[in-house]
Amino acid sequence: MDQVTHAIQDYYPEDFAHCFGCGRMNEQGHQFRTGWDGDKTVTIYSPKEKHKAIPGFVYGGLIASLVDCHGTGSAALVKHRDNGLEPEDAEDAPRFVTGSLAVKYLKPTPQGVPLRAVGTHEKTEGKKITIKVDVYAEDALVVTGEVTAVEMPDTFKK
Ligand SMILES: CCCCCCCC(=O)SCCNC(=O)CCNC(=O)[C@H](O)C(C)(C)COP(=O)(O)OP(=O)(O)OC[C@H]1O[C@@H](n2cnc3c(N)ncnc32)[C@H](O)[C@@H]1OP(=O)(O)O
Repeated sequence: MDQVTHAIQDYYPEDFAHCFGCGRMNEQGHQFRTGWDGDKTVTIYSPKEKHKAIPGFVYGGLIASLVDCHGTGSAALVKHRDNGLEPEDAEDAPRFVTGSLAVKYLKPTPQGVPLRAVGTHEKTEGKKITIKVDVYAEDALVVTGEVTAVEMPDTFKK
């Protein structure tokens, strides 16, 4: 799988499509897109030259953003599938925000190759969904993370 076909972010209502990480309407943002790959979730992103920490290596904050939005997007996919729906089945996708985010940097992440964030649904507890995230640069596991995503409360609506 080289790219995500049906991304959950393609189905967030416009008011919720401006996230710097994953908002499809934020032209300045990363526009991460997250979809299913079997029972795993996947986001593929190629860091730009400007996303460097040290020449040749990717900035860790960018990777944390990838883990973050991959986690919230994955939680939305899980909730949707629990309701019997795939992203393309409905105009309005569930929405989650980050409750907590943990990132562990195992190896320097090389620039110039696509990154693949792979998510595993760990547990659902009420409004909370926890996703384990593994980030690969080609075949190398470079970062692991965990996101606890919480269903977006009404306080996020303006
Ligand atoms: C759709 C496009 C959006 C894309 C988003 C991309 C990712 C983001 O950048 S989101 C922005 C960053 N995140 C935020 O700003 C979130 C700020 N925090 C909040 O709004 C709230 O604290 C929020 C929503 C996490 C929880 O609020 P609320 O629902 O009122 O809490 P509450 O009802 O007390 O708790 C719900 C459950 O979540 C748990 N919980 C609350 N906060 C956390 C947390 N930080 N970590 C883990 N669990 C938590 C509670 O323990 C509770 O669990 P249980 O149901 O088992 O008792």
